[in-house]
Amino acid sequence: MTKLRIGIQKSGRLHEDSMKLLKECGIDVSNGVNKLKTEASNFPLEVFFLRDDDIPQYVEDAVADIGIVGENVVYEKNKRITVVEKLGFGKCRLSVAVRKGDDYDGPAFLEGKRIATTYPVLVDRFLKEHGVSADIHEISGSVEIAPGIGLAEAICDLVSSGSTLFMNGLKEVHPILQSQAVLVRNNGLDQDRMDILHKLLFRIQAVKKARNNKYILLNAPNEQLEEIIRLLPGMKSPTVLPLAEAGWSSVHSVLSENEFWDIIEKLKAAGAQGILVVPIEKMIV
Ligand SMILES: Nc1ncnc2c1ncn2[C@@H]1O[C@H](COP(=O)(O)OP(=O)(O)OP(=O)(O)O)[C@@H](O)[C@H]1O
Ligand SMILES: O=P(O)(O)OC[C@H]1O[C@H](OP(=O)(O)OP(=O)(O)O)[C@H](O)[C@@H]1O
Ligand SMILES: [Mg+2]
Repeated sequence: MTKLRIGIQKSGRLHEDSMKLLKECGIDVSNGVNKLKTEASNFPLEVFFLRDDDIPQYVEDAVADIGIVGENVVYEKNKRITVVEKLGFGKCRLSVAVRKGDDYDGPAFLEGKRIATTYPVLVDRFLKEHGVSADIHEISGSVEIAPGIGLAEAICDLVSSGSTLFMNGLKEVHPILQSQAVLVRNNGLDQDRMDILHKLLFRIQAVKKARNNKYILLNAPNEQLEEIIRLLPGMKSPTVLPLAEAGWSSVHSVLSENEFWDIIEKLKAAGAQGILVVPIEKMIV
């Protein structure tokens, strides 16, 4: 029987969220200590635990059929693979940073300077786009230390909270790429593997939608129902059920995370009471 082979990060920032996603898709993957390869017990999936930097190459070479990796790595490695789905975790940005006291006034500041980075391809593209010529110094980690030890005047590295930059006396001056974890695939998958990928994608999309939405229940006086229903999107339209107490109804609906607080405030103002918010496990539309 054909199995789809997926490459995920062995350890590091993406490992846990990648495993959690598979689990929420109902796929059982055991992750034994030092085990580099394992099989799902209830889905045609073989899992390889890899260094994240190697995943694009393995997927291009069809050593793995699909992989989970950051967009930053996908675009740096520039392999012939296809991004099929954004996964909503591992969110960060690739940014240029300089010493806290420097007067950065745009990319021209970098002219003739040394920039330490793990992302030479993306930095080179950024410099070319801005017509700047600088010396890219490629290092494989601890990039933020470079200005402090006289290795470079600027760096380009991943940032999320900014605390690593802060702790090293640096400031972020120019984001060059927004990134999150994505699912990538080999460009020449056969039909059997495509079919398994589509099954997996169907589950991933249901998990993603559920994560982005909440189920809400509230009580409303009937005279306010019309206004309250107007505020609620719902999957089709809100469910309205009569309460035992005359003149009141229970209203059920689904709200997306981004508009959630905004709508809750309006619902309260419109007379909604006893608002309950419940996480959704899977959402299939
Ligand atoms: N601070 C951060 N916040 C959110 N996501 C991040 C952060 N840093 C990195 N990432 C994302 O997680 C990915 C893996 O980061 P990690 O630091 O674990 O990589 P690594 O040290 O290269 O690991 P490996 O040992 O697999 O080569 C990055 O490529 C990026 O997409
Ligand atoms: O803006 P922040 O929240 O401080 O995050 C940024 C840091 O996170 C990543 O490193 P990580 O901690 O994964 O360690 P690594 O250098 O071992 O990859 C990245 O390389 C930065 O150094
Ligand atoms: Mg790596």
